[in-house]
Amino acid sequence: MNAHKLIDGKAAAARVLLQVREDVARLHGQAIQPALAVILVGNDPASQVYVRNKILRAEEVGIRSVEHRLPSDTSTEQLLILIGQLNADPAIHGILLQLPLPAQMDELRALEAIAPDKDVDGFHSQNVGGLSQGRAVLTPCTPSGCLYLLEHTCGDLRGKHAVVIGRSNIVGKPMAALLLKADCSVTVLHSRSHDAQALCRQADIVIAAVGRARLIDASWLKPGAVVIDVGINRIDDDGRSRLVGDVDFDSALPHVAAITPVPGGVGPMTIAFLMKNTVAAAQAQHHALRSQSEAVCHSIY
Ligand SMILES: Nc1nc(=O)c2c([nH]1)NC[C@@H]1CN(c3ccc(C(=O)N[C@@H](CCC(=O)O)C(=O)O)cc3)C=[N+]21
Repeated sequence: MNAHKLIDGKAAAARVLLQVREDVARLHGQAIQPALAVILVGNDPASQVYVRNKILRAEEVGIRSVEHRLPSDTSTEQLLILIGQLNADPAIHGILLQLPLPAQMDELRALEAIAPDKDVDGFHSQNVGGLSQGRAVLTPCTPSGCLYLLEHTCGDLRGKHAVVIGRSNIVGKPMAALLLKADCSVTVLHSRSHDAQALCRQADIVIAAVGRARLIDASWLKPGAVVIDVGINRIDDDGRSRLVGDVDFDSALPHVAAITPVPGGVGPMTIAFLMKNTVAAAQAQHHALRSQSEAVCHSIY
Protein backbone atom coordinates (compact mmCIF):
# COMPACT_ATOMS: atom_id res chain seq x y z
CA MET A 1 0.00 0.00 0.00
CA ASN A 2 2.79 2.39 0.97
CA ALA A 3 5.23 1.02 -1.58
CA HIS A 4 5.28 4.34 -3.45
CA LYS A 5 6.84 5.93 -0.35
CA LEU A 6 9.89 3.67 -0.43
CA ILE A 7 13.12 5.22 -1.67
CA ASP A 8 14.81 2.37 -3.53
CA GLY A 9 18.54 2.63 -2.74
CA LYS A 10 19.34 -0.57 -4.62
CA ALA A 11 17.84 0.75 -7.86
CA ALA A 12 19.50 4.15 -7.44
CA ALA A 13 22.85 2.47 -6.74
CA ALA A 14 22.44 0.37 -9.89
CA ARG A 15 21.97 3.60 -11.91
CA VAL A 16 25.09 5.17 -10.39
CA LEU A 17 27.08 1.98 -11.02
CA LEU A 18 25.94 1.85 -14.65
CA GLN A 19 27.42 5.32 -15.17
CA VAL A 20 30.60 4.27 -13.32
CA ARG A 21 30.95 1.22 -15.55
CA GLU A 22 30.77 3.46 -18.65
CA ASP A 23 33.39 5.81 -17.20
CA VAL A 24 35.65 2.85 -16.38
CA ALA A 25 35.28 1.52 -19.95
CA ARG A 26 36.30 4.93 -21.32
CA LEU A 27 39.39 4.94 -19.06
CA HIS A 28 40.26 1.40 -20.18
CA GLY A 29 40.15 2.80 -23.73
CA GLN A 30 42.86 5.29 -22.69
CA ALA A 31 44.92 2.43 -21.18
CA ILE A 32 44.04 3.53 -17.65
CA GLN A 33 43.03 0.78 -15.21
CA PRO A 34 41.33 2.38 -12.17
CA ALA A 35 42.41 0.57 -9.01
CA LEU A 36 41.26 0.61 -5.39
CA ALA A 37 43.32 -0.62 -2.43
CA VAL A 38 41.28 -1.75 0.57
CA ILE A 39 43.04 -2.06 3.93
CA LEU A 40 41.43 -4.19 6.61
CA VAL A 41 43.08 -4.35 10.03
CA GLY A 42 41.95 -7.16 12.36
CA ASN A 43 39.13 -9.65 11.91
CA ASP A 44 35.88 -7.92 12.82
CA PRO A 45 33.25 -10.09 11.07
CA ALA A 46 31.03 -7.16 9.97
CA SER A 47 34.05 -5.34 8.47
CA GLN A 48 35.01 -8.51 6.58
CA VAL A 49 31.54 -8.66 5.01
CA TYR A 50 31.65 -4.97 4.03
CA VAL A 51 35.11 -5.31 2.51
CA ARG A 52 34.07 -8.39 0.53
CA ASN A 53 31.03 -6.50 -0.84
CA LYS A 54 33.18 -3.54 -1.87
CA ILE A 55 35.61 -5.81 -3.72
CA LEU A 56 32.78 -7.65 -5.50
CA ARG A 57 31.19 -4.38 -6.58
CA ALA A 58 34.55 -3.08 -7.85
CA GLU A 59 35.02 -6.19 -9.99
CA GLU A 60 31.52 -5.79 -11.44
CA VAL A 61 32.29 -2.33 -12.79
CA GLY A 62 35.82 -3.14 -13.99
CA ILE A 63 37.78 -1.51 -11.17
CA ARG A 64 40.84 -3.49 -10.08
CA SER A 65 40.89 -4.03 -6.33
CA VAL A 66 43.75 -5.04 -4.06
CA GLU A 67 43.03 -6.19 -0.54
CA HIS A 68 45.57 -5.72 2.26
CA ARG A 69 44.83 -7.61 5.48
CA LEU A 70 46.83 -6.74 8.57
CA PRO A 71 46.67 -8.57 11.93
CA SER A 72 44.77 -6.92 14.79
CA ASP A 73 48.00 -6.24 16.74
CA THR A 74 49.46 -4.09 13.92
CA SER A 75 51.06 -0.85 15.13
CA THR A 76 50.14 2.54 13.69
CA GLU A 77 53.72 2.80 12.35
CA GLN A 78 53.36 -0.48 10.42
CA LEU A 79 50.09 0.73 8.93
CA LEU A 80 51.72 4.04 7.95
CA ILE A 81 54.41 2.12 6.02
CA LEU A 82 51.76 0.33 3.95
CA ILE A 83 49.86 3.59 3.34
CA GLY A 84 53.14 5.22 2.23
CA GLN A 85 53.73 2.42 -0.29
CA LEU A 86 50.21 2.71 -1.69
CA ASN A 87 50.54 6.52 -1.89
CA ALA A 88 53.71 6.09 -3.97
CA ASP A 89 52.24 3.42 -6.28
CA PRO A 90 51.03 5.08 -9.51
CA ALA A 91 48.91 2.01 -10.33
CA ILE A 92 46.73 2.62 -7.21
CA HIS A 93 44.20 5.47 -7.45
CA GLY A 94 42.08 5.00 -4.34
CA ILE A 95 42.91 3.90 -0.79
CA LEU A 96 40.16 2.82 1.60
CA LEU A 97 41.10 2.19 5.21
CA GLN A 98 38.21 0.20 6.65
CA LEU A 99 37.03 1.66 9.97
CA PRO A 100 36.92 1.16 12.89
CA LEU A 101 40.59 0.36 13.54
CA PRO A 102 41.65 -1.72 16.58
CA ALA A 103 41.74 0.41 19.76
CA GLN A 104 45.56 0.68 20.01
CA MET A 105 45.82 2.44 16.64
CA ASP A 106 45.75 6.16 15.93
CA GLU A 107 42.89 6.46 13.45
CA LEU A 108 43.28 10.18 12.78
CA ARG A 109 47.01 9.84 12.10
CA ALA A 110 46.39 6.97 9.67
CA LEU A 111 43.67 8.86 7.79
CA GLU A 112 45.91 11.94 7.54
CA ALA A 113 48.67 9.79 6.01
CA ILE A 114 46.55 8.87 2.98
CA ALA A 115 47.39 11.07 -0.02
CA PRO A 116 44.42 13.48 -0.34
CA ASP A 117 44.02 12.69 -4.06
CA LYS A 118 43.71 8.94 -3.24
CA ASP A 119 41.42 9.52 -0.25
CA VAL A 120 38.24 8.01 -1.73
CA ASP A 121 36.50 8.18 1.67
CA GLY A 122 37.03 11.94 1.83
CA PHE A 123 38.25 11.75 5.44
CA HIS A 124 41.61 13.60 5.06
CA SER A 125 41.54 17.08 6.60
CA GLN A 126 42.34 18.63 3.22
CA ASN A 127 39.20 17.09 1.73
CA VAL A 128 37.13 17.81 4.85
CA GLY A 129 38.24 21.47 4.66
CA GLY A 130 37.61 21.59 0.91
CA LEU A 131 34.07 20.28 1.35
CA SER A 132 33.38 22.84 4.05
CA GLN A 133 34.57 25.58 1.66
CA GLY A 134 32.28 24.17 -1.06
CA ARG A 135 35.15 23.11 -3.33
CA ALA A 136 34.94 20.02 -5.58
CA VAL A 137 36.93 17.45 -3.58
CA LEU A 138 36.63 13.72 -2.82
CA THR A 139 33.57 13.61 -0.55
CA PRO A 140 32.48 10.94 1.98
CA CYS A 141 30.49 8.19 0.26
CA THR A 142 27.53 7.78 2.61
CA PRO A 143 26.56 11.48 2.71
CA SER A 144 27.04 11.70 -1.09
CA GLY A 145 24.69 8.75 -1.50
CA CYS A 146 22.11 10.35 0.82
CA LEU A 147 22.25 13.62 -1.13
CA TYR A 148 21.72 11.75 -4.40
CA LEU A 149 18.62 10.03 -2.97
CA LEU A 150 17.27 13.36 -1.68
CA GLU A 151 17.81 15.14 -5.00
CA HIS A 152 15.99 12.36 -6.80
CA THR A 153 13.14 12.29 -4.26
CA CYS A 154 12.59 15.99 -3.41
CA GLY A 155 13.90 17.67 -6.55
CA ASP A 156 14.93 21.17 -5.53
CA LEU A 157 16.42 21.18 -2.03
CA ARG A 158 16.92 24.96 -1.81
CA GLY A 159 15.46 26.54 1.31
CA LYS A 160 14.30 23.25 2.82
CA HIS A 161 14.91 22.62 6.50
CA ALA A 162 17.10 19.54 6.90
CA VAL A 163 17.73 18.03 10.33
CA VAL A 164 20.77 15.77 10.66
CA ILE A 165 20.67 13.56 13.75
CA GLY A 166 24.24 12.59 14.68
CA ARG A 167 27.51 14.53 14.41
CA SER A 168 30.10 11.91 13.43
CA ASN A 169 33.02 12.82 11.21
CA ILE A 170 32.05 10.10 8.72
CA VAL A 171 28.33 10.91 8.29
CA GLY A 172 26.74 13.72 10.33
CA LYS A 173 29.27 16.52 9.77
CA PRO A 174 29.92 15.94 6.04
CA MET A 175 26.17 15.45 5.51
CA ALA A 176 25.50 18.87 7.06
CA ALA A 177 28.18 20.42 4.82
CA LEU A 178 26.66 18.87 1.66
CA LEU A 179 23.14 20.00 2.60
CA LEU A 180 24.41 23.54 3.23
CA LYS A 181 26.11 23.46 -0.18
CA ALA A 182 22.70 22.46 -1.61
CA ASP A 183 21.17 25.59 0.02
CA CYS A 184 19.23 23.81 2.76
CA SER A 185 18.78 25.30 6.22
CA VAL A 186 20.60 22.77 8.37
CA THR A 187 20.17 21.76 12.00
CA VAL A 188 22.49 19.16 13.54
CA LEU A 189 21.13 17.32 16.58
CA HIS A 190 23.13 15.13 18.96
CA SER A 191 23.11 13.42 22.32
CA ARG A 192 23.40 16.74 24.20
CA SER A 193 20.67 18.56 22.25
CA HIS A 194 17.80 19.99 24.29
CA ASP A 195 14.37 18.97 22.98
CA ALA A 196 15.74 17.12 19.95
CA GLN A 197 12.31 15.68 19.15
CA ALA A 198 10.61 19.08 18.89
CA LEU A 199 13.42 20.42 16.68
CA CYS A 200 13.25 17.36 14.47
CA ARG A 201 9.49 17.79 14.06
CA GLN A 202 10.23 21.04 12.17
CA ALA A 203 12.23 19.24 9.50
CA ASP A 204 11.25 18.84 5.84
CA ILE A 205 14.15 16.39 5.55
CA VAL A 206 15.46 14.09 8.29
CA ILE A 207 18.81 12.28 8.09
CA ALA A 208 19.12 9.75 10.91
CA ALA A 209 22.74 8.79 11.64
CA VAL A 210 22.98 8.09 15.37
CA GLY A 211 23.56 4.34 15.47
CA ARG A 212 20.69 3.63 17.87
CA ALA A 213 18.21 1.03 16.66
CA ARG A 214 14.73 2.48 15.92
CA LEU A 215 15.26 5.61 18.04
CA ILE A 216 13.32 7.88 15.67
CA ASP A 217 9.60 7.13 15.59
CA ALA A 218 6.57 9.04 14.30
CA SER A 219 6.65 11.45 17.27
CA TRP A 220 9.89 12.93 15.83
CA LEU A 221 8.44 13.56 12.36
CA LYS A 222 6.43 16.30 10.72
CA PRO A 223 3.72 14.82 8.48
CA GLY A 224 5.09 14.66 4.93
CA ALA A 225 8.77 14.71 5.88
CA VAL A 226 11.33 12.87 3.73
CA VAL A 227 13.43 10.48 5.85
CA ILE A 228 16.87 9.05 5.07
CA ASP A 229 17.91 6.30 7.50
CA VAL A 230 21.67 5.81 7.65
CA GLY A 231 21.60 3.42 10.63
CA ILE A 232 22.60 -0.21 10.23
CA ASN A 233 21.91 -1.95 13.55
CA ARG A 234 21.89 -5.69 14.00
CA ILE A 235 19.23 -6.66 16.54
CA ASP A 236 17.91 -9.87 17.97
CA ASP A 237 14.31 -10.38 16.88
CA ASP A 238 12.75 -13.42 18.56
CA GLY A 239 16.05 -15.28 18.48
CA ARG A 240 16.75 -14.26 14.89
CA SER A 241 19.28 -11.63 13.97
CA ARG A 242 18.15 -8.90 11.58
CA LEU A 243 19.10 -5.40 10.43
CA VAL A 244 17.13 -2.30 11.42
CA GLY A 245 17.81 1.39 10.95
CA ASP A 246 17.88 4.32 13.39
CA VAL A 247 14.26 4.95 12.37
CA ASP A 248 11.33 2.89 13.60
CA PHE A 249 10.20 2.14 10.05
CA ASP A 250 6.69 0.84 10.80
CA SER A 251 5.89 3.80 13.04
CA ALA A 252 7.32 6.37 10.60
CA LEU A 253 5.90 5.05 7.32
CA PRO A 254 2.30 6.39 7.65
CA HIS A 255 3.63 9.90 8.52
CA VAL A 256 6.25 10.43 5.84
CA ALA A 257 6.24 11.43 2.18
CA ALA A 258 9.14 9.05 1.53
CA ILE A 259 11.63 6.94 3.48
CA THR A 260 14.64 4.68 2.84
CA PRO A 261 14.36 1.08 4.03
CA VAL A 262 17.14 -0.81 5.88
CA PRO A 263 18.56 -2.83 4.20
CA GLY A 264 18.18 -1.64 0.60
CA GLY A 265 18.41 2.09 1.28
CA VAL A 266 21.58 4.02 2.02
CA GLY A 267 23.95 1.00 2.27
CA PRO A 268 24.11 0.17 -1.46
CA MET A 269 24.56 3.90 -2.23
CA THR A 270 27.66 4.06 -0.01
CA ILE A 271 29.35 1.39 -2.09
CA ALA A 272 28.23 2.92 -5.39
CA PHE A 273 29.75 6.29 -4.43
CA LEU A 274 32.97 4.59 -3.34
CA MET A 275 33.27 3.30 -6.92
CA LYS A 276 32.39 6.73 -8.32
CA ASN A 277 35.07 8.36 -6.15
CA THR A 278 37.65 5.79 -7.25
CA VAL A 279 37.00 6.59 -10.91
CA ALA A 280 37.08 10.33 -10.21
CA ALA A 281 40.41 9.86 -8.40
CA ALA A 282 41.86 7.86 -11.31
CA GLN A 283 40.76 10.54 -13.78
CA ALA A 284 42.17 13.37 -11.69
CA GLN A 285 45.51 11.61 -11.17
CA HIS A 286 45.94 11.06 -14.90
CA HIS A 287 45.03 14.67 -15.68
CA ALA A 288 47.61 15.80 -13.13
CA LEU A 289 50.22 13.47 -14.64
CA ARG A 290 49.51 14.74 -18.16
CA SER A 291 49.78 18.42 -17.20
CA GLN A 292 53.02 17.61 -15.38
CA SER A 293 54.58 15.98 -18.45
CA GLU A 294 53.32 18.83 -20.67
CA ALA A 295 55.01 21.28 -18.32
CA VAL A 296 58.24 19.27 -18.61
CA CYS A 297 57.98 19.33 -22.43
CA HIS A 298 57.48 23.12 -22.36
CA SER A 299 60.55 23.55 -20.20
CA ILE A 300 62.63 21.43 -22.59
CA TYR A 301 61.62 23.25 -25.79
N1 LIG B 1 36.57 3.65 5.72
C1 LIG B 1 35.32 3.21 5.76
N2 LIG B 1 34.45 3.60 4.80
C2 LIG B 1 33.17 3.13 4.80
O1 LIG B 1 32.38 3.50 3.91
C3 LIG B 1 32.76 2.23 5.85
C4 LIG B 1 33.72 1.87 6.81
N3 LIG B 1 34.97 2.37 6.75
N4 LIG B 1 33.39 1.02 7.81
C5 LIG B 1 32.09 0.42 7.91
C6 LIG B 1 31.02 1.27 7.26
C7 LIG B 1 29.75 0.52 6.93
N5 LIG B 1 29.59 0.64 5.49
C8 LIG B 1 28.58 0.02 4.77
C9 LIG B 1 28.54 -0.02 3.40
C10 LIG B 1 27.55 -0.69 2.71
C11 LIG B 1 26.54 -1.34 3.37
C12 LIG B 1 25.49 -2.07 2.60
O2 LIG B 1 25.56 -2.22 1.40
N6 LIG B 1 24.45 -2.59 3.24
C13 LIG B 1 23.39 -3.33 2.59
C14 LIG B 1 23.26 -4.75 3.10
C15 LIG B 1 23.73 -4.95 4.50
C16 LIG B 1 23.69 -6.40 4.97
O3 LIG B 1 22.80 -7.15 4.53
O4 LIG B 1 24.55 -6.75 5.81
C17 LIG B 1 22.08 -2.58 2.74
O5 LIG B 1 21.98 -1.70 3.63
O6 LIG B 1 21.16 -2.84 1.98
C18 LIG B 1 26.54 -1.29 4.73
C19 LIG B 1 27.53 -0.60 5.43
C20 LIG B 1 30.64 1.31 4.99
N7 LIG B 1 31.48 1.71 5.94
